[in-house]
Amino acid sequence: MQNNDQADKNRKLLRKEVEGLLALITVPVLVVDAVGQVLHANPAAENVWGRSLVVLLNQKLPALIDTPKLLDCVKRGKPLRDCSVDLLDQGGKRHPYACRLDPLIIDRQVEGAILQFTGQTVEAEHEKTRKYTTRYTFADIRGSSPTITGLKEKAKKIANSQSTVLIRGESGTGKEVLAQSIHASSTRWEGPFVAINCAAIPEALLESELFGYEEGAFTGAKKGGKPGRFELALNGTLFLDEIGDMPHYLQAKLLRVFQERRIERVGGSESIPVDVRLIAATHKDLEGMIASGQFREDLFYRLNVIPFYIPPLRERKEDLYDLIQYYMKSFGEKLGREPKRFSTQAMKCLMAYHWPGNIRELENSLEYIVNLEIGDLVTINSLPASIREFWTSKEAAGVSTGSQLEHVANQQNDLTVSSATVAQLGNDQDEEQLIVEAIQRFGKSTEGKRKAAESLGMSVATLYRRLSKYSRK
Ligand SMILES: Nc1ncnc2c1ncn2[C@@H]1O[C@H](COP(=O)(O)OP(=O)(O)OP(=O)(O)O)[C@@H](O)[C@H]1O
Repeated sequence: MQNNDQADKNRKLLRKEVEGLLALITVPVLVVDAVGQVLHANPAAENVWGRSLVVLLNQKLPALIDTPKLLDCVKRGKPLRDCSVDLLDQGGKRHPYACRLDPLIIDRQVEGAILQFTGQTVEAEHEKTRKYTTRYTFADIRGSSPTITGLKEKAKKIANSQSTVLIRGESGTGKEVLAQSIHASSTRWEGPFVAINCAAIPEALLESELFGYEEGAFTGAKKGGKPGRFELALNGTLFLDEIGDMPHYLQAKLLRVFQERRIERVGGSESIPVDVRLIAATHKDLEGMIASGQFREDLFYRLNVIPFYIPPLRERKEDLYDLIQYYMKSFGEKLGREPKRFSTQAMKCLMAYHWPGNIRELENSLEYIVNLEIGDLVTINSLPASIREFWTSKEAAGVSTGSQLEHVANQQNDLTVSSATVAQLGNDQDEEQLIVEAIQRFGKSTEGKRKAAESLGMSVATLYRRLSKYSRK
């Protein structure tokens, strides 16, 4: 009797020791018996599975890990190193980990195993959460033109909707900034924001990048397979950039995802539900692509539920002042430089320039200027070569950028980027004056208007829109 008591006491002591040791280990550990039933679990395992110890102790491996071969290895007493497994959380979501299996063998009999979940996949998980967060919110969208103000208002209103958004605009106009801002102010903000650039990924890889693949799906496929961007974006937002570059056969597959809200990994048969909000973007003329059979019309309508168009910078020059001021300040702070003033001519040049690379080009130009200009006055010579050359060619062609600007500039002598100049230059009246002067200079013919639009750095369509607006006044 006394022997039994002592044995019982020893078992309890041993159990306490094991629990104490397991609690010291920061990675998830499970001890299972020969049929895969959990005997011990540490606090890290409770965290990962989101279940208490009591619940974990009643579980069998298949309920916790979606990798059947693991149970097989436990039963056969087969040790494993860095075996890719998918842990299943309570919501059925899969988390990839690397598993180490140490069998417990007593008298040549398999009694169970110690399973430890670590390795580079854990690191990759952390990396993933770091990588899939947003950098921008609506506050980062600078500009006070009616277009930008209206666009921000509309985007705030629809942020919480689950409907698909299609953002169109030239490269560098801020499509991704807008997409991230929508995600950041939606109810999904704590979920991942996963971006994929359909033009940047070789066509052969795009499908597996989007939908993931199973082990053995193709030569070179990773052991254990790989989740695609759809799975990585679960409960968050998937940003499909350059959607116009998506090959036709993938457009069909994407359409099926819209209909079924489920995906299948390449080489897999399991249908995985995907709760993901989609935001797509492109600079391409999708309507033209539909007409020429390059883009599916049915997909276009699925994508274009909430449409946005961000006009190029040359069509909203009133935003230039805000943006120049903003970047001047932010690069100044980063590089420890005082804000600089712009000479009249330099400012006129920035205003007249057509900014083919839009805000990205403006941002890079300001970084260049703040880096290279030692004095506090930015002149034509301090501007990047492409902008300087544009100015030189305009001057050589004898094209003025408008006497209104000259007038203001002469009054002020040198222009400082300030809200006062914004007020003086950035209104409709000034723009109208500039347009009238350009038409007088180049004539009212179609060709004259084309030249006028070019000299003002705006599209012909915008010039016509403005002319009809002013004629209605
Ligand atoms: N309204 C804005 N205010 C401040 N910065 C902006 C604004 N819009 C864009 N930017 C800046 O311009 C750069 C380009 O923006 P973004 O990458 O969103 O453009 P995009 O239209 O997605 O370009 P692409 O089509 O080439 O991918 C970014 O560095 C971003 O910070």
